[in-house]
Amino acid sequence: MRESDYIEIGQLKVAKPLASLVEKEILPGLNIDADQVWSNFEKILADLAPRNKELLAKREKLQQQIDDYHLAHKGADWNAAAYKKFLKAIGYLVAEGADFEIGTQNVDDEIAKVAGPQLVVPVMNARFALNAANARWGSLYDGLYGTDAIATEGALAPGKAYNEKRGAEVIARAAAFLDQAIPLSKGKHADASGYKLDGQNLLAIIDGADIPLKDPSQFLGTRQSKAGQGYLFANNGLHIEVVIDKSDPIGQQSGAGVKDVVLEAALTTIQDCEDSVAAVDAQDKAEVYRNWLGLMKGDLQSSFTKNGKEMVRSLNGDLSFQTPDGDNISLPGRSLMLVRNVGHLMTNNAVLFANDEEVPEGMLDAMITVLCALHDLNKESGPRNSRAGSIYIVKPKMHGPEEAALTDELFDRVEDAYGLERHTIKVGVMDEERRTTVNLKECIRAVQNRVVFINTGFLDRTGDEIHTSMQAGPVLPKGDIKGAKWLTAYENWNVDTGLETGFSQKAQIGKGMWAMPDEMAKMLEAKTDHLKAGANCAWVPSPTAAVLHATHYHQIDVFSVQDQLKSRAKAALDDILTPPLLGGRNLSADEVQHELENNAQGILGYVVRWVEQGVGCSKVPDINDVGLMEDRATLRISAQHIANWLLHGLVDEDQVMQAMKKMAAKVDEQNQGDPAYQPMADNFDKSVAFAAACELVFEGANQPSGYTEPILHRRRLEAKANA
Ligand SMILES: CC(=O)SCCNC(=O)CCNC(=O)[C@H](O)C(C)(C)COP(=O)(O)OP(=O)(O)OC[C@H]1O[C@@H](n2cnc3c(N)ncnc32)[C@H](O)[C@@H]1OP(=O)(O)O
Ligand SMILES: O=CC(=O)O
Ligand SMILES: [Mg+2]
Repeated sequence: MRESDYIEIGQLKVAKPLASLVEKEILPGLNIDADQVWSNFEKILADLAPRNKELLAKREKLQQQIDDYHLAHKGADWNAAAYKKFLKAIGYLVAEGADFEIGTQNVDDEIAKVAGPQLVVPVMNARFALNAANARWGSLYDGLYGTDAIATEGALAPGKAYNEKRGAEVIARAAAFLDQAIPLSKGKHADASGYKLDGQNLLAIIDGADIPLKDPSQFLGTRQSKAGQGYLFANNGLHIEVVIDKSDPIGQQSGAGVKDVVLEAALTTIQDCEDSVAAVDAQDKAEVYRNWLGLMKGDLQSSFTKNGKEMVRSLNGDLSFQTPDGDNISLPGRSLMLVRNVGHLMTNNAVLFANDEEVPEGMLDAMITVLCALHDLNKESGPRNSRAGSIYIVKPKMHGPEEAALTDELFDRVEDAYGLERHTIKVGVMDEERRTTVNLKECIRAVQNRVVFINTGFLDRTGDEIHTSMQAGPVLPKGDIKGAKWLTAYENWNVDTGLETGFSQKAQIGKGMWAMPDEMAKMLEAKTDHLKAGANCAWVPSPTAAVLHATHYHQIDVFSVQDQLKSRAKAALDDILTPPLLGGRNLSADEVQHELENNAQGILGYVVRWVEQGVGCSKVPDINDVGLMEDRATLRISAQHIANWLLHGLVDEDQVMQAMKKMAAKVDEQNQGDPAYQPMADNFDKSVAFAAACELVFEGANQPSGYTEPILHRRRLEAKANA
């Protein structure tokens, strides 16, 4: 950026789009002036930016020591005891202190007391971000009808017009769900010819008999809405609305006239400024912050055309029901929102400090996303994000307790800057770097009075697993890395540590993303495992996935699972520390080529949209044509994987380049319908996207912790400049 793109405020240079956003859009309505923001930020930077740098240098130093260790032990049998001793000696593994329990206060029930799906969404995309905020409630009928949760072939195939057979299957499945979540004392919901109120009780009418619920207290109230007559129930703290309309064509398909079963779905949503977002400069950052501001003020809107229709999307209001006694029940219409800031690594030219250095982007995120959230904190009427008066920030990619302590101090300082009570800002800790996993208890201690979640971000964690042990040998194929013992041990260790430090009913123990957005049948089958493993929330990629995943929390009472897990033996650190190496296993040339091409396809399919169109999260078909959610973390895995096989000679540079070129042609084909797309295959020398993808692979072993963002950011800036 040029000198003229900034305005000087004290010792800072603030890019004009950001300075204007703060002054003209964020600050009005807050009792804070721009000088308070920037002068405090200047002091925070002076005190904390040098520490940030030192900690990044420490990452590099430790990685170098680990690389040297593996090089010195090349060919030797794996010696877990010696390795652990070494990690302690270099300060990678720190000593565990005395037992403690977290002391976080003022946490909303959606986080502490009720278990449910957690949706993640790129906040830079207002249309999606609004949709996510509104995904607190979703139609089970739509979730079943519109996905492969019900067979998509044969008689039940959706087809172009409404398929009554599919509809009947949806209605039967939803009724079976009600039998499980709110069972009748006798008979089945599917056999009900109607529902009626009798005093405090909701009765189903079956064969002329009045049948109460098995547990009548599950019925809470009613409402009359545009959709029909709503009956409200609760199970495991989650709400269900059964909507009756016997005049509706869908309602007429069931005896009781059930037009829909609406579930409380995305209980919480992470509005993401990080891995699902491509924000590389002041303009982009302003866009990100503006959307978050709109969510916190409650006035964000997005206009778009869908199926030929102009639409305006805004935030839903609260829902209102009446108890049989006539009292009002108000339920949030919006998901409780957290905001994921970026980690400690990247800098951004949206603000320059000291000798025109770019500011640490995570510090800017903390300063501005909290400022935006003050609008919610100060609200005196209307829907609020946090009724408990907290601001929720998710902090990704921290390496170990010192980095967690830096976050804690940064949040202290931001609180002081804005006159907030200590620990108003809460933190969700992504357990997604190996040094955080193995020192998790000490990481939690560092943020013990503000921590509201620990989440196994297994995607970044897999990337870090490969990078940390880069020199130890070639890793297993990607699919098998998931099956290796480190991963189960890491997942269990996270739960064990959370329970040990008192998370149950105080904070979330979260599990990772379902990365196959179209494979809902598989998700319905597999994602109960997260609850059985003790997680009181798990990530989903879309509102529809949130609705379907919500059914799992009706099947399993996670808090009693957690009670049972408290007494098991803690997962083994030695297992976590065992790298997922090929060892003596030989792969055929075909297996190697298949793995290489699959990785290359994923990398190119994602990177081309990131670099040239600024799309941070995409669905990209893998080599078997399964659409995968790709973000920077999945990119990190694929790039590190090829880099690892290159380093250890399983593939050579020519072979990798050929695979990249072959897959670039395939990705071009896949994107043929996109008018904004610029093909790579006839343009290898000039395509910035192709160059970025190659750089990620060929320079992958040298990237800090194997991260993709330094290359992505640089190449995106280049593509923007070219455009
Ligand atoms: C490792 C990690 O860090 S994981 C965390 C980061 N990942 C994420 O945030 C995933 C976010 N998800 C997404 O971006 C998308 O679901 C994708 C890219 C994975 C798949 O997208 P597609 O299936 O191609 O969605 P598509 O573009 O067809 O949109 C379908 C509809 O779903 C909605 N939608 C899709 N994902 C989301 C979401 N996460 N939140 C809200 N709405 C969503 C869109 O708004 C759209 O509805 P609309 O037309 O009414 O606005
Ligand atoms: O952020 C999530 C992850 O899996 O990485
Ligand atoms: Mg991650």
